[in-house]
Amino acid sequence: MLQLCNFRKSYKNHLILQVDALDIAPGVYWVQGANGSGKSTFLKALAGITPFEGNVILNQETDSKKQSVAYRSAVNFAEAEPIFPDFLTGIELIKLFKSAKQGPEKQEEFYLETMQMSSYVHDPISTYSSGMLKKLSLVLAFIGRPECILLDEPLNALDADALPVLYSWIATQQQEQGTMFLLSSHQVFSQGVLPALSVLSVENNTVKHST
Ligand SMILES: Nc1ncnc2c1ncn2[C@@H]1O[C@H](COP(=O)(O)OP(=O)(O)OP(=O)(O)O)[C@@H](O)[C@H]1O
Repeated sequence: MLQLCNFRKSYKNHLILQVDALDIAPGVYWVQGANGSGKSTFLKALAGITPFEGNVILNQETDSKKQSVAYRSAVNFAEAEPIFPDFLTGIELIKLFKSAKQGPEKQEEFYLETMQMSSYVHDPISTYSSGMLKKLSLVLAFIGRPECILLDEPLNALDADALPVLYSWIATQQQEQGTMFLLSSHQVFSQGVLPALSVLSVENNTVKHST
């Protein structure tokens, strides 16, 4: 569960989002909103990588500011357009994340196999296409023992074979680990494989549950 209290995010003096109080119960959420409404800003704030006023609390105990290390090891984030150090190989980056996030041994093997990344994961990231980069960012978002996974435009750049694989990762993680997901997307998610989606709307400089 995520709880926001007196949340405000501005860039310079320009208010982007204000949320006085919002509880996001465990589940899978589709974060919807027009271009420029603040979806990415919202996810980056929840990920703890952009500053904001107010508090975000995970599972009623971990404050993103007061317990930032614990919070950031429990909340994983994949950016819409990932940028990584391109002199590293994919597997080096995965091992770095796994060590920082204390992921189980060989955790990455399932993800690399199912997303068919084994043929290039030992190559430098500088050689990756945008879809290969996107897949790497998605694997990284599942590494560790996340209690919450935030995926910004996860469908962008993925080929048709990769979509059901990603959906099955989300469904399995949610069902077996109880991990909550916030997914922002302009594209429609296929129903059937994913668990039931609730909607969070980002509009008029705020975020609320959509009925
Ligand atoms: N680093 C920044 N500095 C200043 N303004 C920013 C910055 N990042 C985003 N903004 C502004 O914040 C607002 C929300 O941007 P954000 O990227 O969160 O929107 P979004 O809903 O994710 O948009 P899109 O659907 O186009 O990806 C926009 O007006 C944008 O110009």
